[in-house]
Amino acid sequence: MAYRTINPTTNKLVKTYPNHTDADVEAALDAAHKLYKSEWSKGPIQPRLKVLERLADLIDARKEELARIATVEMGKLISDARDEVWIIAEIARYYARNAEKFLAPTRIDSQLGDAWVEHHPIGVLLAVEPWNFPYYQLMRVFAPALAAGNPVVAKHASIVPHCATVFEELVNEAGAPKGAWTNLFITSDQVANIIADERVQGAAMTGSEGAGSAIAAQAGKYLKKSTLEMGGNDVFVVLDDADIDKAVDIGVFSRLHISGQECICAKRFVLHESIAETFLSRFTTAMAAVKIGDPLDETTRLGPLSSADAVKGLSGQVARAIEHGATLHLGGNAIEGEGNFFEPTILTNISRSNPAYFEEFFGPVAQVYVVKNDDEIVELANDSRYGLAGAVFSQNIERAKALASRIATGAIWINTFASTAPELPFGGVKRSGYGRELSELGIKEFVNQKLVLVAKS
Ligand SMILES: NC(=O)C1=CN([C@@H]2O[C@H](COP(=O)(O)OP(=O)(O)OC[C@H]3O[C@@H](n4cnc5c(N)ncnc54)[C@H](OP(=O)(O)O)[C@@H]3O)[C@@H](O)[C@H]2O)C=CC1
Ligand SMILES: CCCCCC(=O)O
Repeated sequence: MAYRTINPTTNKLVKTYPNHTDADVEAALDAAHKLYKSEWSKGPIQPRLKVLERLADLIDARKEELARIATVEMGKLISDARDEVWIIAEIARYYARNAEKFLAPTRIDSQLGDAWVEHHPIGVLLAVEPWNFPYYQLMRVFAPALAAGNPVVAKHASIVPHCATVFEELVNEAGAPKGAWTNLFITSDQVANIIADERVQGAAMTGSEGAGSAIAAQAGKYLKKSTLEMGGNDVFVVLDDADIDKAVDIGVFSRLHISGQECICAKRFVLHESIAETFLSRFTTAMAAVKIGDPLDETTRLGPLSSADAVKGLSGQVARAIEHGATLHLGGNAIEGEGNFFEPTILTNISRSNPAYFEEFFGPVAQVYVVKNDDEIVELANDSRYGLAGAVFSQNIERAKALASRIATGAIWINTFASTAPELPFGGVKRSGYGRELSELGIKEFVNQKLVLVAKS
């Protein structure tokens, strides 16, 4: 796989990056493993946390530059790119200020004696990450790993090599020692070999089911712990007592965020029958009105998809959905001309026999379903191979909370869109993956939670 920057707004090649060789991989693993065996990883946490604080400051200082690099490389709106740069600094600071507390020994009341759980690093980790949040996906792994003392070798998506390169530069400038984070432009086969390597103790992956399955299978074969965050087909539930205008505004924002290339954005709009017509009418008007164009233009609301292949794939998905009986309520086409643009699209009348019913549309394509009651909402929401997140809109909070507990996902957001924050666990169930990133849960995914017990004398 070639590592290239191709600007999605123009489809023009900006730069090609050379792949790393097997010798480069060996050097990276050697440096990472030596670091793991050193006082840096096993000793006091504070020197590691100081690196995270410095990293956050460096990120803040280069915010505009970093944001522009992401927009040019994968097409997200410049405002969204600034948000991403902001949150990766927040993640670094969050673990800098909380990791020592999270990793402190946890005492256990036991009749057998004085007992506690210690938290120790386990060794070199592999991160395999996607392009849609090209910095966030890296920091989500790096910050807790560094705090815990686990060195990381990372394979980023092949369409965001500039983001990968500048992230590693920032980490090194912040004072992280050689081996703490090593970016590798490598192939899938080299990834498999890294997972098999005795020095590697875990793998964190975000991306597609196909990649996740391949990585998890290899990790399983070599008995390495893994975490996976993959696709989602999140419901956006609008109940009969919801604030319709608020739900429309947030629904459009969520479906079109990152041009719809976000696993936790709204995908399946599940409307109570009593408000369905009103919501759909206002939603359609709002989707049709968004300004499509250059993501560097501050007034643009929908930028390009990440690649020409992404447009081709989405076009095929929409066409198949219609062939199998879906109604094309809005849009449905790639936009002719320069760049990877796709119209805001709404599909209705999607039967369970339509392949679209079970598919994630990774683009500005909303599926709309109409239901009669809360039980039908739960049945529809859970009739999915995914279980990442979802949103419920109602002015009856107790009703919304009851629905949230019944919907089988890793998260439910009530009266707002699904998002992320350093203190909130992120992850899903079923084919959306397993394990959690961020929060106290995230930093404990790749530590040895070791029991120590002193017997009663
Ligand atoms: N959960 C999330 O945040 C995201 C989920 N996705 C899901 O993935 C789908 C496709 O997006 P896409 O970017 O193609 O995702 P991929 O899963 O193809 O890419 C994610 C990462 O995995 C790598 N990869 C792919 N196949 C393998 C393999 N067999 N072994 C090791 N590494 C591999 C990719 O490398 P390379 O780039 O070189 O192929 C990339 O670094 C989307 O439709 C969406 O469902 C995508 C982005 C984010
Ligand atoms: C808001 C951050 C989300 C990152 C992972 C995803 O695409 O869902």
